[in-house]
Amino acid sequence: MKNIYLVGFMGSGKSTVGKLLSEKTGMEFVDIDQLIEKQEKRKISEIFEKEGEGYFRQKEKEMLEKISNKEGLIISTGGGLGADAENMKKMKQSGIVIWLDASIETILKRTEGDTERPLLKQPYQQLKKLYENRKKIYKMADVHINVDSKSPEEIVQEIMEKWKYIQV
Ligand SMILES: Nc1ncnc2c1ncn2[C@@H]1O[C@H](COP(=O)(O)OP(=O)(O)OP(=O)(O)O)[C@@H](O)[C@H]1O
Ligand SMILES: O=C(O)C1=C[C@@H](O)[C@@H](O)[C@H](O)C1
Ligand SMILES: [Mg+2]
Repeated sequence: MKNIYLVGFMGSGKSTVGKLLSEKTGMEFVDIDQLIEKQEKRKISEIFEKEGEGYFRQKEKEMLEKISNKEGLIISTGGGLGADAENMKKMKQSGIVIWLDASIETILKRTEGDTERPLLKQPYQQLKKLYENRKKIYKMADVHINVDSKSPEEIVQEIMEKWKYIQV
């Protein structure tokens, strides 16, 4: 069975939906952010602070390389991983990529008060630009789900409906 990759902007619900989808399907769940934190024995915020973003992006690529050699996993990615064309190609080759598409308003609401995501610290206009640029790559996903005003349960339901039509 192919892997299922969840991509989308920070706060779109990849980790939340991934866990729930795993419970419903019985497929094993992994979260690339968590795997990197475990490997590095420190939080992503600390990795960004001490090593810089470039180092983290390299760790993401290495982790994706390892994971893409496995099968039948539900994989929640970090917000930036799915916005890289090379990563997108690797994911599409080794599985089905599902884009959780949330509006910037939804993103801001869900991440309000967050201190763990370093890229949320930038001014709104810059964040919006990042959001618009990333969408160009997220759009290459195999499946598109609009997640605004939907509960995690409804989103999982919708994924499982579309599941019938995708080659898993
Ligand atoms: N469908 C939803 N409706 C309401 N709140 C949600 C929904 N999905 C996720 N959330 C909440 O939004 C926040 C961000 O969700 P989550 O951590 O799953 O996002 P993410 O896409 O994994 O983010 P990141 O890219 O930073 O890893 C959490 O507080 C979560 O409980
Ligand atoms: O959108 C991003 O670039 C990020 C999202 C998070 O999942 C983490 O991977 C990290 O905070 C970077
Ligand atoms: Mg996450």
